[in-house]
Amino acid sequence: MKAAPTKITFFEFLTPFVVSGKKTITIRDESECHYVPGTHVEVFTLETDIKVCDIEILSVEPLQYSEINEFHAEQEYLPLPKLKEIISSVYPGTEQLYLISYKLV
Ligand SMILES: CC(=O)Nc1ccn([C@@H]2O[C@H](CO)[C@@H](O)[C@H]2O)c(=O)n1
Repeated sequence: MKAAPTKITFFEFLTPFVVSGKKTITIRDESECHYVPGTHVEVFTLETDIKVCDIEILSVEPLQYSEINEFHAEQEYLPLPKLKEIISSVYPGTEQLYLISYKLV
């Protein structure tokens, strides 16, 4: 069995929202769905690989791209059109995504 991942990266412009507790979910593809609830994960900026905080994974659940709604946008601390734009540019053509929720530790 593979060990649970202990690192996650976010676009640098989003990390202040993670650190301040305003952003409490992230939506990723299958390659990043192996985080384990209850484990602690280190958060780094994607562009500069700087550690910003630690989070505890609360849940990981499948989510279709077409199901993404205002409720998710609120928890992402992003306007819904912006959220969908970012996701479709990072994961073009991917319908099957995963909703990862977390809290600061
Ligand atoms: C390597 C890699 O894929 N990095 C990613 C992927 C996604 N995201 C953000 O997560 C939320 C849902 O996708 C949105 O807020 C995205 O901007 C991110 O910060 N960094």
